[in-house]
Amino acid sequence: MEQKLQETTTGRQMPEKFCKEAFRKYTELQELIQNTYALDGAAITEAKKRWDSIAKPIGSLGIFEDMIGRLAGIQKTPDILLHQKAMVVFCSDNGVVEEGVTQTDSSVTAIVTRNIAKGCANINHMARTVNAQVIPVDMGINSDIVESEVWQRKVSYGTGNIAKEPAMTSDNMLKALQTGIELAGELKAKGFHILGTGEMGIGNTTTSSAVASALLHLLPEEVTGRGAGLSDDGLKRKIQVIYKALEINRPDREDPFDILMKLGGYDIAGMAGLYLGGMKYGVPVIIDGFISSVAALVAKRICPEVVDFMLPSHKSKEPAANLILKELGLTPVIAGNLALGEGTGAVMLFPLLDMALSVYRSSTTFDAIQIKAYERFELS
Ligand SMILES: Cc1cc2ncn([C@H]3O[C@H](COP(=O)(O)O)[C@@H](O)[C@H]3O)c2cc1C
Ligand SMILES: O=C(O)c1cccnc1
Repeated sequence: MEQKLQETTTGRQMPEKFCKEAFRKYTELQELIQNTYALDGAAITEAKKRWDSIAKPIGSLGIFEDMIGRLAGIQKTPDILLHQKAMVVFCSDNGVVEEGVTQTDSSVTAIVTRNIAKGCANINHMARTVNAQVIPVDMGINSDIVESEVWQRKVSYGTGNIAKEPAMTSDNMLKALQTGIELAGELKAKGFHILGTGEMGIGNTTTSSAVASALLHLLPEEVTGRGAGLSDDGLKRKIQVIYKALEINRPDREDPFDILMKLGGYDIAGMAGLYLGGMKYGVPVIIDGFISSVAALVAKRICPEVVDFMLPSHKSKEPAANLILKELGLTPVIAGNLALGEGTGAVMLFPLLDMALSVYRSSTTFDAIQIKAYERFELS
């Protein structure tokens, strides 16, 4: 099932089949893949100068100084704005749940999505403390969600059971990816300065582990954890199901589209699209936990430079969390052993960024307080 790859105008390799009719319908995605994107180097230099003028040891806010610099590069200005924040929670069902890989059944996806709409899920409580808006998006819940607070972007009623068939058709995979890209554009137009990713989809640690196994060429047992909670027997069954999914679907391990289509979910595809859209529209996107970082890796395999437009937040409790972040080349700042999802780790980065930004914006510079530094060393 090896696919032929075709060169795009940027020299990026794209599977031949996606250069044909099916792909051409998705003009935003097509356009994105054919362009290249870069951070604004002048804005980053200006941000670094600003950090170095502040009365503190040079580089002493560590990774946060880099993050603020990166935000300047993404927003293309050293005058970074972060006050309009949104958590985009991609909600979708996964056919693989029928294999007994989860602690609860699929109905919990819709229940929690409705709670997010009502403002009473875990993510809402946390987001409220930092004034971030929570936007639940129905990407593929297997029932109708009528609450008006939920953005309707349903691709289909759930995905196929990956232990028996591909998760989705190539058309639906492309639709879900493009939906994420479009959401980044819509949210930027609504005035949001920064986005965080979240997801709600019972069974999505199984799909994420399957995608991670294929992308990283690792055995299922190396990338599979207990998700929302599984016994030892449950974990063994989950690993066997992922073996079966890889065997049945035989994804082309060099082709992120093929892996996403056969083993992923609409939540993973939507998040991958949001990262790509963040790059296209110049909006920073925060990665949440394992599921969200697997989506980030899919996006990276589609467009490597997308990583410059993402910010890591935490290292999840799932066993492959670190491996994925390493592969992305990103260092998480929160080591909380979280295993919740919904974007609950990503939202924690908002107040940390606000604090760093308050120092960055302060007028307490070396000049202002008349400190004469004999030597200015960068902390190493
Ligand atoms: C009540 C409840 C609320 C949740 N909120 C997020 N998740 C998290 O758990 C799910 C992934 O774990 P698994 O693959 O084991 O199903 C996702 O929906 C994730 O967001 C939840 C899970 C449950 C049970
Ligand atoms: O790290 C995650 O994304 C995660 C882990 C367990 C359950 N839900 C999400």
